[in-house]
Amino acid sequence: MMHYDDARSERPRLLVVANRLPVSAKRTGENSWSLEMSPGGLVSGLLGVTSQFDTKWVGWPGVDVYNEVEKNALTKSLAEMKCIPVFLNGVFDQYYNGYCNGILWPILHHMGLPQEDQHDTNQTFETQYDAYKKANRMFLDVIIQNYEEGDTVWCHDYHLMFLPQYLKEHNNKIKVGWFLHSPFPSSEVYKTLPSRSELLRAVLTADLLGFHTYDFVRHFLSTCTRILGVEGTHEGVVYQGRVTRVAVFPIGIDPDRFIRTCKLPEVTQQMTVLKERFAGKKVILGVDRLDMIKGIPQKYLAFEKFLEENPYWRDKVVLVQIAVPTRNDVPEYRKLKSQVHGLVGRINGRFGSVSSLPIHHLDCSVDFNYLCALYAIADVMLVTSLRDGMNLVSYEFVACQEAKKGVLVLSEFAGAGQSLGVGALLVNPWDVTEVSSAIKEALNMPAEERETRHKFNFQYVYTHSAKKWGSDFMSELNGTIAESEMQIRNIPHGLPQQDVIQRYSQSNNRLIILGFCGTLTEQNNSLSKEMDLKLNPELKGTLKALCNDPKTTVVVLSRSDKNILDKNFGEYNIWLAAENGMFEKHTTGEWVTYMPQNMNLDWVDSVKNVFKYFTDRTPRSFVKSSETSLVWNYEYADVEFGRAQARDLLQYLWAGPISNASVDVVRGNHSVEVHAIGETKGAAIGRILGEIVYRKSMTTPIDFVFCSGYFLEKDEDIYTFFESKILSSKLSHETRSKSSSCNNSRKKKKISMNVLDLKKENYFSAATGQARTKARYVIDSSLDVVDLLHKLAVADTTMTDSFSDSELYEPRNENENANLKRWINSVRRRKMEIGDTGQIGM
Ligand SMILES: O=P(O)(O)OC[C@H]1O[C@H](O[C@H]2O[C@H](CO)[C@@H](O)[C@H](O)[C@H]2O)[C@H](O)[C@@H](O)[C@@H]1O
Ligand SMILES: O=c1ccn([C@@H]2O[C@H](COP(=O)(O)OP(=O)(O)O)[C@@H](O)[C@H]2O)c(=O)[nH]1
Repeated sequence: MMHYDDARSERPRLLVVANRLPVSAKRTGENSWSLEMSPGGLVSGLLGVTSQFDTKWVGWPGVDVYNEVEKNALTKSLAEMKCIPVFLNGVFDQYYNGYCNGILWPILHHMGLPQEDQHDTNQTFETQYDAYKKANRMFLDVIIQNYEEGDTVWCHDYHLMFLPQYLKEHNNKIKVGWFLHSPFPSSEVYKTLPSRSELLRAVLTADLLGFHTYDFVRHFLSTCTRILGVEGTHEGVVYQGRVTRVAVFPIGIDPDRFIRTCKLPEVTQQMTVLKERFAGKKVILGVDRLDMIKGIPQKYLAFEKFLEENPYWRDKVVLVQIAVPTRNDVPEYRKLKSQVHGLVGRINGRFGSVSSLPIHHLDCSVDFNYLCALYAIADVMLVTSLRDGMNLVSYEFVACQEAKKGVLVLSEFAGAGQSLGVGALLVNPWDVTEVSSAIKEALNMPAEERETRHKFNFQYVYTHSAKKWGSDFMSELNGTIAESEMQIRNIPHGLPQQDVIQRYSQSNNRLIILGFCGTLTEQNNSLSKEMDLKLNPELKGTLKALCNDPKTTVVVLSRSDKNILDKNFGEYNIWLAAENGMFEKHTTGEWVTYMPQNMNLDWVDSVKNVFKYFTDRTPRSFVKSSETSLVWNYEYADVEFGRAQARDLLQYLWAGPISNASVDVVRGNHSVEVHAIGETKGAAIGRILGEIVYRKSMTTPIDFVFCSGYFLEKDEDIYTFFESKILSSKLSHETRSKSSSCNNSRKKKKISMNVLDLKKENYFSAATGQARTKARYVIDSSLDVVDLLHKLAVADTTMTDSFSDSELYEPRNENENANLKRWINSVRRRKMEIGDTGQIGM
């Protein structure tokens, strides 16, 4: 049945992990077992792969075994076949019959969640889901016991969607691939699954994800985009700063095994017997597990219609259907069995006679040789899957038809429909009339056409073998890992928080530059909040403390307009730069504009019209406008529709309103921005800095800079601005006098001091929530920014002072309110309570 090379060789080591082992155990007596080949295409496909690798197979052995002695005996027999059992005692029913085959299987095949037993659905769902996770952990435990460094772990199918995550959590260095043998559904169907996000996140931790067809990949990517909001590209899914590669690997069979088998004397003998048995008749063959996805009732209805409409054929054709028993403990499968039996009875009753029956329905599996004989003598193979990952039966038929060149009638909803579509007659299995006509066409097809069609199919099946599938997947997996190691090397490190705090507390004149949206704003996932941006309330005390520290200057540099910044920061002692620095102020003063006097804003009205047109037609999109820019945002719209609309919108803009205007157009992740040519944050910061130094009459050079935000790529020049200053370590106040376009007529002073005395180790730039950045470091989310600012606000006192309850902080000037005093003191007290760890839970 299987051939394994026992010698430990130089072949790459591979742990294949699938729900099923290639053999299933059947108890034959006390401590004795017989091992039989497991049913299904996954096993057939994988058997064609294993010889290229030093493979061990991890999976369920097909039985529950509780007794330790028996477990050991079975483990030993399986080890001879390089199989390692996972005993799923206690969870198997809820995991396999319940969650895998009662919930996931119908969802993956577009059949929707079961609707019966509505009253206890929650209970059932949760119990099954827990069992599913537990079973995945049981697989993990067995893998850990058998894993050797350098092994590749290839996880298979919907049974094991949590396994990649568990493996990576256990050891991030394990190479993990995951392949889905079933289809992946449209996002509209997948969305109904209660645990939809967790499952997606779990598989995305693998290094490579494989699917049979491009359609399944397309569905998976768009599901990730719609459910997790992550970006799907031709490379894969960008998730948590890394790309999870997603690609198409159509499985195949081992064609030579079928060709060889058809030539065996006992098989040719079986063929002779079968031919005699069906002499004078054409044979239509069906081979399917008795599963609702295989469309067996639809097949029978189409055959019935064919017989109805073609009396000539009634005694000249038989349909032989092998209906392999499967998943008998799932209620839907039992119902299907009786439904199918009812149909067979009706059709045989209508069109049969004493001497012949039109349908030969067998509720059993057949051995491999006999299966090959059946494939070889059939005139037509009828595959009517309503949805099927690949359907290897159609490949196997083609491989066995070298002599006969029979016709394959194949559902367009099977993955094989895409690979064998040229040679097969493709049908929609739901369309009984179409399938009935295809049967007729197949039976009447001239030999020449059969030969041509067969040639196409055979060529495909022969060249796209299981061996190729396995080696393609494995080499892509190795390539992906090498690439992602390079990627990881290029990803900036996480911000070293302790270092920042220490260097901050040791500095004499610090500058903190912060973005607003996505950095200081409250956590926000609603359109209404987006329209009314607010400072994270948790930051209020912290910001006040930082702003009032005489050794610290805080600047908020934002795309937002003056009103928003005024509303949020009016009460702080802070510097504000609105619209990327077009306007600037200290909160105690007035806004100063740096807009060139002759700035042309003629484009604004027509751009507004275009934006309005698209906002009206894109639900949940909106426009934000300021004096020098307009932004169309589709973050809350359907992402794919939003993207498509953004492409159209840009075409409208280029064709009209902005064709000759001096504007920049910036395409963000979920937005299109048009603004007057002018500032980037990097260009603005030099001028703002000059202004600050001048107005604060700074005499001590700035020796610490922390700069962080969720900035557009074009604004990331703010991070590089300071890099160049570190090299020269100088920023003369002349910078300020360069802004000659300023329409503010205040007298400009020249200060000859060096404004910056910034050492490399005292400069911290950190992009929030982006892995690809020009900043030195990355910060996961705005929560981490908040946390750091909290710590900086108390850093001076914790690092340099030793204080006691009696030395509580007093406001530095009378404007500081009682709340601030209370806040600082509470932090200090807390600090004293928790010791010197710097961990302050606010
Ligand atoms: O293990 P079972 O529950 O008895 O089911 C048998 C297998 O059915 C599914 O097979 C799929 O894999 C084939 C090979 O990739 C593919 O051609 C077919 O379209 C699929 O239905 C299931 O995905 C496997 O896990 C099962 O082992
Ligand atoms: O009595 C049988 C009839 C068929 N098969 C095998 O079951 C697999 C069915 O795979 P397919 O991809 O067509 O569908 P699946 O059952 O995996 O959904 C094929 O390799 C068949 O050779 C089997 O093991 N026993």
